[in-house]
Parts: sequence; structure tokens; C-alpha cells
Amino acid sequence: MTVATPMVALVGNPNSGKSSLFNALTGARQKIGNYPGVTVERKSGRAVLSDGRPLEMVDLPGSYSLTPASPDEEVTRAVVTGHQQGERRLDAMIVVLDASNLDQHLPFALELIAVGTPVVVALNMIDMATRDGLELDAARLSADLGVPVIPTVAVRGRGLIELIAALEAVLDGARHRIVEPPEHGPEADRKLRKQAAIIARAATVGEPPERRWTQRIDAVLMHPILGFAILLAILFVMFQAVFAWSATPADAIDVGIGTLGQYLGNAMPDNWLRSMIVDGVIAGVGAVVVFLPQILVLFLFILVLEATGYLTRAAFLMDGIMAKVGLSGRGFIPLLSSFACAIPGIMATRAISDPKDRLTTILIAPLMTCSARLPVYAIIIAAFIPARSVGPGIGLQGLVLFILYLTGIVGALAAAYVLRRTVTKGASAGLIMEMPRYQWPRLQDVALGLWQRAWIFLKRAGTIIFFSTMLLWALLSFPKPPAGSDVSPVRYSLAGRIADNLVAPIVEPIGFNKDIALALIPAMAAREVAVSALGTVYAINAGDDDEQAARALGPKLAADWSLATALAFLAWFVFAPQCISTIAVTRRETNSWRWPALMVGYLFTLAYVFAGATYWIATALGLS
Ligand SMILES: Nc1nc2c(ncn2[C@@H]2O[C@H](COP(=O)(O)OP(=O)(O)OP(=O)(O)O)[C@@H](O)[C@H]2O)c(=O)[nH]1
Ligand SMILES: [Mg+2]
Repeated sequence: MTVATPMVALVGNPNSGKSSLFNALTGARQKIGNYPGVTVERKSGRAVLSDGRPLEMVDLPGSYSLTPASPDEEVTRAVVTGHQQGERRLDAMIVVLDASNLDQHLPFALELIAVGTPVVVALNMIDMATRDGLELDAARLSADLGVPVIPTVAVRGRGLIELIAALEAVLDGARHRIVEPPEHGPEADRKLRKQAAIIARAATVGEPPERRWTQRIDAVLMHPILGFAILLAILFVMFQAVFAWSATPADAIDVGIGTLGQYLGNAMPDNWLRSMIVDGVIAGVGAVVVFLPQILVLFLFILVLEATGYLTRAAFLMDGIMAKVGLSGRGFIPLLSSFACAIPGIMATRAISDPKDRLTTILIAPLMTCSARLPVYAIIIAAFIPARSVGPGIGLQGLVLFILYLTGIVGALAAAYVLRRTVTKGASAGLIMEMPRYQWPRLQDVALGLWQRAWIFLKRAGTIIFFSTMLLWALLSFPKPPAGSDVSPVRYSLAGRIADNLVAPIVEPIGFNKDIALALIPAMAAREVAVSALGTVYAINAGDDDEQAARALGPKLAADWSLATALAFLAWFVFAPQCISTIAVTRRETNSWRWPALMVGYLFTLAYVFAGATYWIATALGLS
């Protein structure tokens, strides 16, 4: 028998009903304070056992595991292990579970039971589980866990008498020793989750078909090997579709822009204004707008996958790999968003609680292939990679695009691995997220999402790209070479001179010609500007004798560049941090210039090295 007032804590996942249970058990006899040195609230109160003995009870903050990922979770761990300043050693714990979420709440319960302090499990929210048609076997669960399990409905006060009785029984048992729980990594985490899943399944005797279906689908989609193969297959189909489905509408836009350019070219007098509109705006902006269909196909896939509930599963699948490089699955959604654009991706990292984990995720986000790279990739692939099939249903062009995406991902993982061992050193936490239900995507939602992306893209084309194209046109057009000289107007212009004298010598060793050197300057504003810049350069170069120049950029490149140069150009854009907005948002989110500077530095280095290696290997293979 314990002599002093027994000390009991309520522990469990967030939202399992701890506070509701605490209120029901202690009534008005509560004290609220703070744990010393931290801003974590301490809530304690008095309950009574059936024989009238008093009991001190604390309501701990919700946690996912004993490996802390936040100050709240640190306090929970410290109280559970008896190391918390200002807290007595526990005599018992009430572990609170949400009955309809056993899979996700049991891993923490298993960890808590392993500590050795006497435990009573409150199988809470039984009313919700029953409402959903879920039937649980508390006795079986108790047998598997080795501790008493009492079904409760905290908000109705049901099961409280039984809970107190069970608590009394464990308090009267022998004194216990605390087994210091190991802080565990992802491997131990997965084991725990697996064990939890088995116990949960055994305790579930009746389940509505919908839940069973979810589990059956999950068993396949989240299988460590099969699920991964399916994820890769889905991504692969997605990239094939980006090319296959967009060809016809892209051609139509292309023809439309060409016709517009030709019409204006014929209708306007031959002066600088005509050159600015036809060679500058229409050639430049048009070269980018052509990629709208491909961007929409990509987003169609992302939006549909997200709406079905699959993306969260993909995050779980990726967690294992991400943990190996020191990231957590929490970073998956931000990184996936970065496939659309790094800016919302970097902002979404706010959901990552560990600061170093978050910082690493920010630093590698620009390596995810954003939609602004798509125009660059697409034009080079279309011009240099033959549209032939390399297997049933596998186009070579889609395959190359897939490889470019993959290179970005592998580069990001490698970068994270290095960063986590150097500048952002630290331990990584496991992933816990609630799984959404599987459902059919709603057509309106997908349509609205697509409309928003299209609008954002066109707005960029109308602002950043429009202005940088105009500026570039001006830099490319002036000063004019003296009449009668046969020097190229582009090379004679201000932009041409900057590119030739400053940039070209740096990028020449990696196989870039002077036109590329020129395009890289305005592309610092945004990657897709590289395409509009090339469009403008070649349009101005072609002068009056080639009305088709504005829209025939692809064939022009194919005639002008070697394959080795084209491949090096692709490799460059996998890594190069050519996006002012990303640098700005990194500065804002990390609140210092140090991290964006590091990001720009390491990415340019990688871009240079990889583009160079690609060029030299391709040249050695005779691909020039
Ligand atoms: N239907 C039903 N709702 C419950 C039950 N227990 C708690 N709730 C509700 O579940 C929600 C979360 O309950 P809390 O008691 O705040 O959960 P908690 O575990 O203290 O959550 P954190 O403090 O965030 O970790 C509240 O809206 C409660 O009203 C229950 O047995 N049945
Ligand atoms: Mg609470």
C-alpha cells in the first residue's frame, strides 16, 4: 500500500479525451500552474478512490511518442520517467486511447506500458466507435497489452467507476521500477506501428465494410515494397501523360501565337515598336504560355491524388526513405508542393516542428522540379530527344523527363544527408499523421484547383515574364550595330556584351554557348524566362527575313546546339537556384541571409559540376 496520496497521470495522444476524463474524474478540484522553466501548463486535481482515499491526478499534454518533438512532449516524457522538476514520481498512469483510432494511438500506449509504471487503459470515445459500426473486444485488447482496459465515454461520465476500480487494483500492487525508454529512431518506430496494427486488428471484432475496404486498400498501397512500386508507377504515368496529353492543345496555342505574331508583323509599320511587340513580347511570353497544357496535366494528377487521400499515404511510404537522410515524413507534403512551386512548399514547412528538420527541408525544396522548369525541360526534350517509344506505352521523351525529376529528388536526398550531418545536425523524429478517408475526388474541387493554377501561371507570364522579356528585348536591341556592318545585332547589344564578356567565359567549360550565357542572366528572375529569353534572342537574331522565328524555337535550337550542350543545359536546370522569389521567401522564413546564401551557393555549385560532368561525358560518348 502506498502511504502518501497516490500520484496518477493521464497520458495519451492529442485529442484522445484526456482533459475530458480529467474533468469528469476531478470535478471542480483543479489547480492550474506551469512547469518550472517552460511554458507548458500543469493541470492537476484531486480524485477519490472508492474507499474515499484521495488521489492526485495530472492531465499531461497530448503526445505522439516518448521521443519528444516539442516542449510539450518533453514534459510528458520527463513526467512519465520521473525526471520532471516540480513533479512527483508517478504511481500509475491512465493511458487514454481513442477507440476508433486504435491503429494510431496504440504505438504510444505500447511505449508507455513498457516503462513499467502500472497502467490502466481508458478505451475512450466508445460511443463514437459504436456509432461508426466499430465493435471492439476490450478483454482481448487487455490480454494483448497485459494491462486492464476499461471502455469509457469521458463526456458522458460512462465507465468512470470501473476505471477507478481498476486503478485502485493496480495501485495496490507491488512497487515498480522505471525502465528508461529509449529515444527511438524510425526503425523502432515502424516496428512499434506494426505491433500496434496487429493488436488493433485482433481487438477489432466487427467493422463496417467501408473501414475494412480502407484497410484492404492500405495493405496494398502502403505495403513497403508493392506500395512503393505503385507510387513510382503513378509518378511515371503522370510524367508520360504530361507529354502525351498536352501535345494537341500545346500545338494549337503555338499556332495561335505564331498567327498573332505574323498578323501584327504584317499589320504594323517596320519600326522599334513592331520589333518590341513581335520579337519581344509575343516571342518571349508566347514561348512560355505554350506550356500551360503541360502544367495543367501535372496539376490534374497532383490535385486528384490529393483529393483521393492517396498523397498522405505516399507521405507515409516516403517516411522510411526520408528518415534515412535525416528528414521526416512531415516534410513530404511541403516537398511535394514544391513540385508545383518551391514558394508554397517552403511556406508549408512551418508544419515541421523540429527547427533543423524544417531548415533542411527548406534548403532542399528548390531541388524538387517545380513547374517553372517544365517549359525549359519540355522545349529541350522536344527539340533533342526523338519522340519514339522505348517499350510498350513508354515514350523516350517522357522517360527523360522522369529521369530529370528523379535526379532532382536524388540530389535533394543526398543534399539533405550531407546537411543533416554538417550545418543542420540533429536527431530526427518519426512521423505521425492522421490518415484521411479514401474518397472520389469532387469534380468541382479539381476544376477550381486547376483554374487557380492556370491563373497563377498566366499572371506570372503577364508580369514577371512580360517585364523581364521587355527589358531583355531592350538590352538585346540596343545599341544597334552601325549601318552596313555585318556584326550580329544581338552580339553588338549591351546584353550581348555582358553575356559574352562576363558570363560566357564562366560557362564555356561546361558546354554552354553564348546564347545560353545570355539567357541565363534574365532567367535569374524565374527559370521559365530562359525559354522566353532564347525565344527573344533567336527572334531578334533572325531579323526580318524569318517571320517564323518567334514560334520555331525548338527546331532552331536543334540546329544550333549539340546534343551534349542540350543535356548539360538540362542538368544545369535540375540544380540551379534561378528564382528570385524562392531566395526571397527563404530569407523571410529563416529570418536571415545566411541560409539563402548557403542555398544559392551549394545549388549553383551542384549545377555547375553536374552540367559540366554531363557535357564532358556526353562529348566523350560522341553525342555532340
Ligand atoms: N463523443 C465523445 N467525445 C469525446 C469523448 N471524450 C472526449 N471527447 C471530445 O473529444 C474532444 C477532445 O477531448 P479532450 O478531452 O480535449 O482531449 P485531450 O486528450 O485533452 O486533447 P489534448 O489536450 O489536445 O491532447 C473534445 O471535443 C471532447 O468533447 C468521448 O468519450 N466521446
Ligand atoms: Mg487536453
